[in-house]
Amino acid sequence: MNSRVLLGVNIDHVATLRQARGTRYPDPVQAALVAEEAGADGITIHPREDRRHIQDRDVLLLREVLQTKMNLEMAVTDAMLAFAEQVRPECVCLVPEKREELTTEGGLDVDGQEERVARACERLARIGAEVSLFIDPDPAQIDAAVRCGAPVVELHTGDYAEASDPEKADASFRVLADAVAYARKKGLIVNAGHGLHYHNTERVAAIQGINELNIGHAIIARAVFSGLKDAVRDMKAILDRARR
Ligand SMILES: CC(=O)[C@@H](O)[C@H](O)COP(=O)(O)O
Ligand SMILES: NCC(=O)COP(=O)(O)O
Repeated sequence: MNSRVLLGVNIDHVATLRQARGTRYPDPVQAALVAEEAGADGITIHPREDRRHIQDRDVLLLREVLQTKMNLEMAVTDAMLAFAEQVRPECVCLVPEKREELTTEGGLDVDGQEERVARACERLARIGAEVSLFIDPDPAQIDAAVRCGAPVVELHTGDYAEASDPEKADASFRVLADAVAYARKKGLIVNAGHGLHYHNTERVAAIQGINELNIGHAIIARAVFSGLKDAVRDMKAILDRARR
């Protein structure tokens, strides 16, 4: 376990901007290289089944050029599993996906589809990918992740990040911190992410046992004004400060 918290930069929304106009720019591949140069520990991409942002071409090119690691987020479908077998990323994060959602609304229900998720974990382990399951901070889901043989969980921080008032944020934070401790006790590597930004991340990064945070929308949004290098560096500084 690292004493510092690793930063995975999600570059989906560089592709969102490109797809909005059907242009060749901005290129998420270029964004990934800039993010790595600024200190990102890994690059996260989520080729959704509707390919609304990240395209297959992005994934294949990134596989060639990334110097850190690729964290491929994907739905648990045969088509995506076959794609992962072609790409062979260092890390795969299995996520739930709904066509009509704006972004990932909750964690994967591992408990409710254990056999299917366990089979996917096995298949991905065979290509040497480190598999993580994107789940709600819920002990029942953590237990199910252990039974599926996933070495890593990524806890969905949406409830905390999107809480409508400080009391609700505090309550969600406690649920999150308890889930981190529980998952660590079960021997899992614990990552977290979703909806984290420059004002709510330090507290999460300070939770002992967190290995990595995956952050996208806030970093890409800040990059519009500050440039991507500074946006990544500013987020890394928050993560480092949390563990001092
Ligand atoms: C799984 C997750 O939390 C994020 O990677 C994000 O939800 C991906 O989807 P979008 O980038 O389309 O929001
Ligand atoms: N897995 C979470 C992620 O990659 C980042 O999500 P967001 O910061 O774009 O909400």
